[in-house]
Amino acid sequence: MGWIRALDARAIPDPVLGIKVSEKTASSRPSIEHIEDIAHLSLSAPTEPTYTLQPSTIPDAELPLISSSEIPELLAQHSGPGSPTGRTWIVVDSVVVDATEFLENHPGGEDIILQFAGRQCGWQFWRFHSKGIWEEWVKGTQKPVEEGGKRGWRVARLEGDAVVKNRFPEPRKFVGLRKLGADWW
Ligand code: HEM
Repeated sequence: MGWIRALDARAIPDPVLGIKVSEKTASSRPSIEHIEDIAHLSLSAPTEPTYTLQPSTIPDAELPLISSSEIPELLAQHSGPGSPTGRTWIVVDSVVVDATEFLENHPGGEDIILQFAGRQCGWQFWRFHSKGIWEEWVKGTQKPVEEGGKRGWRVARLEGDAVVKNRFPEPRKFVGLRKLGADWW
């Protein structure tokens, strides 16, 4: 058939690679139609997910997840005023908190939070705050801000068994119980 011969003689443009391939090479591909199907797709890298402040109605367990492979870079990017984003994230156990807009209002002062910028501060946080402070000041109140409620500062939680290690070991709480026997703890 005349039109097949004409095709043989031509180089067929490859829409994906942007090069010309002979029909022999092209015929080893699934089909020309298939190649044309994907030619319109974007081949650029997927955009980075962004993490934003979450409403107080979302339980800690249902926050957006950050994987163990993502977390080091995200913390480096959000490690205080001198970091690429200029934002201050802290990690309280497995919850990532963006303290940026709360810093200047913190009753304990902003420096103490800045010391933990981009870092784990689980046990240190619980030394100074009760669960009630978590609910009201970190999660935020159910009452909307416009009606005098408090907004929350959580952005995400660590996925699965991902961990951000604390740089400081937690001192034992029950100092003095040693006399009860070494098996006590
Ligand atoms: C966004 C995160 C945080 C929030 C929302 C927050 C909130 C608060 C609140 C509401 C108080 C007053 C508590 C009271 O009067 O009983 C407080 C005090 C305090 N916070 Fe935080 N805090 C945060 C992070 C931190 C961190 C990371 C540390 C460092 C370990 C810290 C250390 C303190 C200290 C030392 C006080 C003063 C305690 C006192 O006067 O007895 N806070 N914080």
